[in-house]
Amino acid sequence: MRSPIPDYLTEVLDSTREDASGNVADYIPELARANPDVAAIALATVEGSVYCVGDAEQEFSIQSMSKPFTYALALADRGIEAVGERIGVEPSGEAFNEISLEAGTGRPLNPMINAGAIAAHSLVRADSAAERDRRVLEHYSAFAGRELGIAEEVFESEQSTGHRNLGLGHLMKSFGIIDDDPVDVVNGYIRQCSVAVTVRDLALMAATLANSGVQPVTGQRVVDAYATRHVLSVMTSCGMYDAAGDWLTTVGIPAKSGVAGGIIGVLPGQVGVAVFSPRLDAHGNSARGIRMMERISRDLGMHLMEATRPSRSAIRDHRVETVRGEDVTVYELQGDLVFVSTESLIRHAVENPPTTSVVAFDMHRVDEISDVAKKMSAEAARRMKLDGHRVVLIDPNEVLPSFELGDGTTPEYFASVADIDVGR
Ligand SMILES: NC(=O)CC[C@H](N)C(=O)O
Repeated sequence: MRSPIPDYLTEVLDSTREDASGNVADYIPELARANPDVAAIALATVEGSVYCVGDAEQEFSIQSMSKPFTYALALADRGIEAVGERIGVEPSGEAFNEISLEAGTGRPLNPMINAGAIAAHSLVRADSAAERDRRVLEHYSAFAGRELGIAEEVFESEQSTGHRNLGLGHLMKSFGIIDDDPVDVVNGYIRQCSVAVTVRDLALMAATLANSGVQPVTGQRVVDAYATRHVLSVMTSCGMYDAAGDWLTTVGIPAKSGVAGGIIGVLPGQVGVAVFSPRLDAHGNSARGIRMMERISRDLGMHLMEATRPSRSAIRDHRVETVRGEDVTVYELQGDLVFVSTESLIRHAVENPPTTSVVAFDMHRVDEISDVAKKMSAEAARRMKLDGHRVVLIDPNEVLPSFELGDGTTPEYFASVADIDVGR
């Protein structure tokens, strides 16, 4: 059986294809040259499964999606209180590059707009600008789980046109918000924006935040759980700039966009998602990327305000039982079936395919099953049937009554494994 998840993601990609609204960022000349039609989606779970579709090998600059990761490093280096003296946590309601600082103090409103991100970069501990650049890149690499590099053309292009960011740097230096040379700091910030990533890297970086700061594949703790919570809170209220309120109501997950066309989203405890499409809307967020995120959030039941109880693995046991002389594969499920627990169940079944003709899903310990989990398991059951298995449900508590499989048929129900009418 093949997992239905990549097919689903491909369908999301296809269904948003006609959205050609917006324009590629043109204030950074190198970004203006981007092919506007490339598009990709990646999804990484806290258990470390990664699904990528579309132009998933395409590298692009991380841009403002770097901001939460540098902020996390500044928090780790200086502590939440010291960082808070220099950078606020209030949504600005303004564009990402707005020249606005708190009256009197000169403090940037939050670390997700350029001013706050430049200040956060300056708070990364280092003896020299070069060492700071190196530490930032190492830190992002730990989040991604591979060694990342810089898109030098993007860096040079933005450096030669970065007057607005330099202006912010000089202003904050005059207010004492940044201590170091503002030109060095702004160059370092532009360098961090030029780190080259794929949607796969970004999904894993986001999944590390979803996993309380532990990289799901390498197992490395990249940032502590408390700082992660802080970063996610700020992403929720400020990540989408002046569209943050609209984003929170419609998509409802902490997110961050970048002007190269990427958006990352984090569903705490479950998944990190990354989408990529270079055309931007008026806020500087990927127009098609937003459509993709809206679909994914809705379909996968990801909106924070509808989140169910924390999920544990859906599989309690996988065994072969003998019922009146015939072997039956039993997947015993438990808990609430939401996107991530169902993903782990399907992955388990893909990696350990049933070896018997009859396959039973024992639901007697399942509490609730979300709509997305129903759809995913209906499709998985259809594929199992195509592989020649007879799929039956053990559902004595009727958590899944009149369940329709992906092919429109209804599975056979039995009260217990021993009741299955084998040999039919
Ligand atoms: N929103 C963004 O991605 C902006 C990042 C870009 N490097 C800038 O500073 O203008």
